[in-house]
Amino acid sequence: MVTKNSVEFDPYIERKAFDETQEGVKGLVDAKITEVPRIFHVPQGSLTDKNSVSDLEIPIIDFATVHVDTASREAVVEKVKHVAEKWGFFQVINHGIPLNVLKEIEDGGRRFHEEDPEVKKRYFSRDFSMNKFVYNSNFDLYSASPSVNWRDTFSCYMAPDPPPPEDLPVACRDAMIEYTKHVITLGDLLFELLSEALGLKSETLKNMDCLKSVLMICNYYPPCPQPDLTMGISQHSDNSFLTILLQDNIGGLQILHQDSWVDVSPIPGALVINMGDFLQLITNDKFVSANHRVPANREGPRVSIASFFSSSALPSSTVYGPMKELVSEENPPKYRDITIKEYTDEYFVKGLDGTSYLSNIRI
Ligand SMILES: O=C(O)CCC(=O)C(=O)O
Ligand SMILES: [Fe+2]
Repeated sequence: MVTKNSVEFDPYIERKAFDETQEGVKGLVDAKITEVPRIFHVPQGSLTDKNSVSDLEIPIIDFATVHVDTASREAVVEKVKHVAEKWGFFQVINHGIPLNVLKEIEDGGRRFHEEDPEVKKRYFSRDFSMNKFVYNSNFDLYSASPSVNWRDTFSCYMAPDPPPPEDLPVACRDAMIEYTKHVITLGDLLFELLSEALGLKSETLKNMDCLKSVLMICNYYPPCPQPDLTMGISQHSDNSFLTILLQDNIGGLQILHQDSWVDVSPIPGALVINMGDFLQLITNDKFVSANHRVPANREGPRVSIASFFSSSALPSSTVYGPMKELVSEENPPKYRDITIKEYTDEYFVKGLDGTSYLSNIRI
């Protein structure tokens, strides 16, 4: 039981009541609320660091020359190595995904979230198994997360076994299928470059099934009447090997770099790439999975599409630990072995509470 403003309230009951509307944050905004309900309030003081935004920009890498010749590819690999080690994030331009494909998925994602609530409710669920299109608000609503985020989401595993097309909503069906094909092609190239950046054969990460599974999620951040009280998405690192993120032109994504928040300014046509926790784990901390967040904003709705390379829903007993090629007597393994399923189950229980689950498996 938490006491606030002298009124006792049970966050579980209020979270459940919100959940049962099945209309998400968009439902609150459509009902023209002017005050953010208290389940969304971040603990007092936790947003006071909102101003410590650095004037740095995250690196931009141009992939235009990656297939030209060996020297050009090596130059790109050098840049990828630098950002994977020092930032964990970069923006990529000339990545090969046509602009119209990006526009279609962004529009399709927005269209779904702006459908009649009765249409969306057909997809409302918290069952994240394979082959299923799921719409809800806050995957970690019933976790230990300190507050609820100002955001609705839909998600679907699009590889290796996508659902039958007729199970996807008409609003975004074709766009999801088309975008996934391109995301896998770009993911293939990224895992090759990252393997080369580790000084290993191009196929190494793919041979470890890093590319095997794609979870596509679409975040929808409605405009927020009191942005100083809540977050769009709380500070977290991603539960994936790698994430390819498409954001619209509103902006708001920030990454934690050298203890300051750095804005990831939208660049039309660019994609944001970030290393996830599993990549940090298997590279024994050589590559970093950086913390990031999206503050709430009066402006909106903001839409982002995140494609997570992560195989957590596959029944797999494969254990992941620091790669043998990357450890030595001087550089011993920093993590114990773990299955992706075990990691993900714990990530869900914990919720987005600002800490990384990696610290729990550190040796
Ligand atoms: O909306 C964004 O820009 C970031 C979303 C994100 O970090 C996530 O879905 O994991
Ligand atoms: Fe994320």
